[in-house]
Amino acid sequence: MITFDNYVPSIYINGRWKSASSRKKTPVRNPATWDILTHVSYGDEVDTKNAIEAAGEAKEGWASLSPRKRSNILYRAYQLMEENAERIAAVLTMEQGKPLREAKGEIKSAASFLLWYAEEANRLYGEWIPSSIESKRLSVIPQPVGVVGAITPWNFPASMITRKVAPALAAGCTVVLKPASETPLTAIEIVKILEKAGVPDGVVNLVTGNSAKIGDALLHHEAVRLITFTGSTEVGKHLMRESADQVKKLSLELGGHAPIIIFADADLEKAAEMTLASKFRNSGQTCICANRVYVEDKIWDNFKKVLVEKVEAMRLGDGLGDDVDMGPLINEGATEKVHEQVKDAVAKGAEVACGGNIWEGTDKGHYYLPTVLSDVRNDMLVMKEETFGPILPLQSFTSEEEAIRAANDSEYGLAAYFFTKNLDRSVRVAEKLDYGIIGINDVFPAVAEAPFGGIKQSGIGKEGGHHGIHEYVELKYISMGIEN
Ligand SMILES: NC(=O)C1=CN([C@@H]2O[C@H](COP(=O)(O)OP(=O)(O)OC[C@H]3O[C@@H](n4cnc5c(N)ncnc54)[C@H](OP(=O)(O)O)[C@@H]3O)[C@@H](O)[C@H]2O)C=CC1
Ligand SMILES: O=C(O)[C@H](O)CS(=O)(=O)O
Repeated sequence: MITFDNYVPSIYINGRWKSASSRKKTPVRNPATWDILTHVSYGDEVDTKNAIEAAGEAKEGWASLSPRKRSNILYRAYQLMEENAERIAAVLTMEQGKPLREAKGEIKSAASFLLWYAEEANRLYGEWIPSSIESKRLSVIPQPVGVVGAITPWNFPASMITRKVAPALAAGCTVVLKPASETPLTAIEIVKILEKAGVPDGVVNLVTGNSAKIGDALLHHEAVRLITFTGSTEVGKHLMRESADQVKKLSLELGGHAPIIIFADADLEKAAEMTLASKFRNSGQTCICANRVYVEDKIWDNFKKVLVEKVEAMRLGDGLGDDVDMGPLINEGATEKVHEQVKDAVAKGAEVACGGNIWEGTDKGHYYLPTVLSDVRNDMLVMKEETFGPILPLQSFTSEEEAIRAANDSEYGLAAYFFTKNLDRSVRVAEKLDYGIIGINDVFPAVAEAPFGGIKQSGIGKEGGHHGIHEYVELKYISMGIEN
């Protein structure tokens, strides 16, 4: 069992751990029990300005290191994360709530981004362009954007950090990181690993606290040239608006509302199992989880029966417990929002096939029963607004065209999935779905080696793959006149 002192300094600037300049502190709670785990520093614009200045001073030295030297430090960080995975996973579960098994999986995923960008650091190539003019030589060199402001959410408090910090460091940038208020302890663990791996003072800085004040300081300081953000579309739009003043680069991973289409020729058992896994991972608090299921009418009764039986067998509890399939939601507001969507759907005629209420199995923490709704209509909130909770609405369809039209009827465009064994259909449907990420007979697309990101109101830019490092560089074109 991991215990914490009553207060943990959580601001890290220029290689030193410190308290907020205001001396303010804020509690960190365990969502499974709502008990206070510890208190951390509650920073603001003063701390952020100091962090940005430290990052600015460290920028030249870090960028001038050979990529191999930056790569070695990232690789050491990868090794340290693997060696400390058990501890970090337990800390993550204690402050975020997901079952320990999922937390361990997240740490492996987080470590894989450190490994992948340790490798990519050595492959950030430029270009030599054949000139149409004999007296010229043309080249393009990638250069780091400089100081990066990184803002991350609470639902994947480890992998959302390394998905940004790893490519930033690989490209030669320096970072000011602001994690979510609910999950600062995981961020502290990751920054301590980077410190131990040999990241020089000022290259990575951590500021916890008042998100609006920290955010505004990042948005309005000239030295910050890129804001990379993962979180809600609402906050993403705020950052877009405020970044315009200084024309900052943006990388935005925002909300989603993923459809899953189950065709009659699918492997029914596998489709039901994966639909459940996608929906109820992290209690449904993921941006790429299934938010609505479209089932071909020929298999409607059978699929619904198989799915509901599996959902009803799920075990809820504290994520540190054994044999827990689903933990709590992040806070009371989350359960209230989820319950509002269920009440709205039922009021408009939906049937609750299972779940449909707050879990009464405990009087501590905030849990919601895994819920399946049927007879849903498109005017229900659950079919339009991101749920970010364990609610799964089912709707039937007759034709492939009808399913694609329904699936595309969303302002979001992050991830979409479908199950079929038909190869021709796989190509047709994948090409017609308006989403940045498509899963065919697969609902776990996020890997370090592939570009993750949405279109429409789900964001801008990619994280992961060789594409992901390009968010952190500027391409400089050099035109050189020569005497032939
Ligand atoms: N596309 C993707 O990959 C992902 C998208 N998401 C989306 O994020 C949402 C859930 O995460 P959640 O944390 O609630 O999202 P929020 O957008 O509320 O918060 C995300 C981060 O932004 C910070 N923040 C909030 N307001 C401001 C502000 N005015 N200026 C600067 N920073 C700010 C938060 O700080 P604080 O905690 O202090 O409020 C937090 O660190 C869902 O919509 C989900 O879809 C989540 C994960 C991945
Ligand atoms: O949903 C999220 O917040 C994460 O992006 C999910 S995943 O990419 O880690 O699977």
